[in-house]
Amino acid sequence: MYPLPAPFPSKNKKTESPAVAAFDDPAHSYLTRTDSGALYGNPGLDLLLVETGLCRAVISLQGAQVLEFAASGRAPLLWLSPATPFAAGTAVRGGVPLCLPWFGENREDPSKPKHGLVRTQLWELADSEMLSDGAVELTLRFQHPGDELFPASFTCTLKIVLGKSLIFELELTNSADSPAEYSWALHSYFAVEDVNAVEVEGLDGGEFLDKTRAFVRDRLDGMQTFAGEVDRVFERAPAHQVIHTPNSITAESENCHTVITWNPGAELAATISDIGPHYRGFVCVEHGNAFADSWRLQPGESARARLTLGR
Ligand SMILES: O=P(O)(O)OC[C@H]1O[C@@H](O)[C@H](O)[C@@H](O)[C@@H]1O
Repeated sequence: MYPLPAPFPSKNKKTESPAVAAFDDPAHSYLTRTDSGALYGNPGLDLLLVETGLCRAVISLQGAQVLEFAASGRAPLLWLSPATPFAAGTAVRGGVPLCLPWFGENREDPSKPKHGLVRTQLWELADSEMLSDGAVELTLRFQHPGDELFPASFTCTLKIVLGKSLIFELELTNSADSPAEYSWALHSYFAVEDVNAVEVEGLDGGEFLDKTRAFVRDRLDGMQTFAGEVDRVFERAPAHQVIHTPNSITAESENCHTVITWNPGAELAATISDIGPHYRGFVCVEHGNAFADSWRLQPGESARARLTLGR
């Protein structure tokens, strides 16, 4: 495992109060509790709406999943499926789901849900505050007690900083009394004009595992492009990528060593009910630690990572 960075420094806090007050206190007028019925005409999930001079964002308490983010005067950063059902317990297609404590298929038991368990669980809003630069920081927390799906108990805290850019700070603590392995990814669905014209810079020369070819190991020369289905896992990947599309997108990570590039392409998308013909409108460039980069944590040990996304 890679050496852990120090805990992320706390920023200058302008206002701070318990999250429960956030919805009544005029000092927290930037934060509104709403639901998927009000915003998308499809009830089922509790949502948070953040509106400031810097940005507008929608966050689902299920999965601590950012569904929408747009910095003021900028194009929306994320793609959200127009066909996602917003049903409790069902993964929402789009935004930035967090896949954890395992990424992709569970390698010990493929009958377990894909991409772990936290994306379909309700998280707690532990804190909300406005920072001195006008960004809003939400702290969301999830505690897993340990069960048949994943025996080790763990605590997961995701700070989401909503300003000119979108920042995630993840802290994961193994609260079990034995070591446990965790793999995870922030599975960003970026809004693009046409996936067939997208080029991802920052993976040139990298080795990848190709999921479309039984995980054969290959090497990328040049930009990552998306002509048809692409499903690749880059281990030990660089920390910086640029997604070239009109209004290009940048991703900068700290202690995220795995990058996954995914788009199903027309044929596979036609078999996925909440994608279908909409596959052209997004590209997934996911950041986390999976496969060889997975985190093995001792009892009581914590690991941290950060991801900054913007246009
Ligand atoms: O449909 P899901 O479970 O959200 O997964 C979507 C895709 O997520 C990607 O991260 C995987 O590499 C793909 O293999 C997978 O199909």
